[in-house]
Amino acid sequence: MLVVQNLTYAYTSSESFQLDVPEWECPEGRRVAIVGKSGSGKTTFLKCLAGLLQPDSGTIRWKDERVKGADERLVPGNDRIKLVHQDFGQDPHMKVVENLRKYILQHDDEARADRIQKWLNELAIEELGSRKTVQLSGGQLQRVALAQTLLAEPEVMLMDEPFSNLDPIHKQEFIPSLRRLFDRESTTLISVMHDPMDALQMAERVVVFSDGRILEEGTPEELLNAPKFLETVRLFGAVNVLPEAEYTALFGEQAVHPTIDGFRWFRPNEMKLDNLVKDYHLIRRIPMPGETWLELEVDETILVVSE
Ligand SMILES: Nc1ncnc2c1ncn2[C@@H]1O[C@H](COP(=O)(O)OP(=O)(O)OP(=O)(O)O)[C@@H](O)[C@H]1O
Repeated sequence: MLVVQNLTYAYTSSESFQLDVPEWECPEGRRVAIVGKSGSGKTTFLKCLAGLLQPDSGTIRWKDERVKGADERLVPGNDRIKLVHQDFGQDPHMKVVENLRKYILQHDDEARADRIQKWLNELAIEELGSRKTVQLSGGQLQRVALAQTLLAEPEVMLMDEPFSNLDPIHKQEFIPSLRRLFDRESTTLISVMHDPMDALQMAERVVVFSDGRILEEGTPEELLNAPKFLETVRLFGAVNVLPEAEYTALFGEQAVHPTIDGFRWFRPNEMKLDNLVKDYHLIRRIPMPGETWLELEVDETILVVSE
C-alpha cells in the first residue's frame, strides 16, 4: 500500500500554489490515473511520490517504508518507485539498445540483451532497438523511456503524460497493450493523464486534482456517470451545463443526471433533439462516430444534442 498523509509542498518561487493532500492511499497493483486542469498540481504530486521533491510536511510510505524526500538522499529518487523521464539521460548518438544496456548492470551480456529485447517486444518497439536515439520521434522516444523504466523493474511506476506525444493510431494500439502488460506484471501504476478519456481506458481508479488538492476520486464509471463536482463533469469531454430552471424550461422535468450546485448537465449523446420542447435555431451539424451532433441556439443558450 502507498500511503500519503498530511502532504504539503509549495515552490519557493510560486506564492499562489500549494500542494495539499491530507490523506491518500493506493493499494499494491492498482492502476491509477490522475487528471485535472493544467496547473492543478498533478506533476508536483507525482514528483513528491517519486522522492524528487522535498515535501514541506507530511509523509509518504510504500509498504510501511517512508519515501525519502529529495534533500534526504544523495541522488534524489527511489529505487522502488520510479518516474518515467522524458529526458532520461540517453546518449543521442548511441543506439537505443546500447543506451538501455546501461540500466541493467547485474546481468551478463546475453541476459541483458534478452531482457532489453523482452521489453522492446512488450512495447512493440523492437524495430527501434538498432536505431540511434537521436533519430527517434517524440512518440517513439516516449515508448523507449517507458522501456527504460520497466527495465529497472520498479514496484511502483509513475508516468507523467505517457501518451502526450503519441498519434491517435499508436495511442489506440498502445493503451490496451500497456493495460494488459501492467495487469500481468501487477506493477502499481500511477499516471498523470493529459486526456481524461485516456484515463477512463487505462485506469481502475481516477483521481481528480484541483488547485493543489484532490477534488474527488472514483472508478471511471463513477466519475463519468455520477461525479460530485462540475469541474469533474467538464474534464470528461463535451457537455451542456444549464441552471436547473433553464433546463426544465427546455427539456421538462425528465433529468439525465442529478443536479450539482443547482445545475443540470448532460453530454450531447445523452440528449436527443426530440426531447427539446422549445423552438431552436440550428447552427451546425457535427459528424461524430456513429451519430450526428447538432449545435443549436435556444433562447440565447448554445446547446449540443444528438440528432
Ligand atoms: N519549478 C517550479 N517553480 C515554481 N512553480 C512551479 C514549478 N513547477 C510548477 N510550478 C507551479 O505549480 C503549479 C502546479 O504545477 P504542476 O506542474 O504540478 O501542475 P500540473 O497539474 O501537472 O499541470 P500541467 O497539466 O499543465 O502539466 C502551477 O501553478 C505551476 O505553475
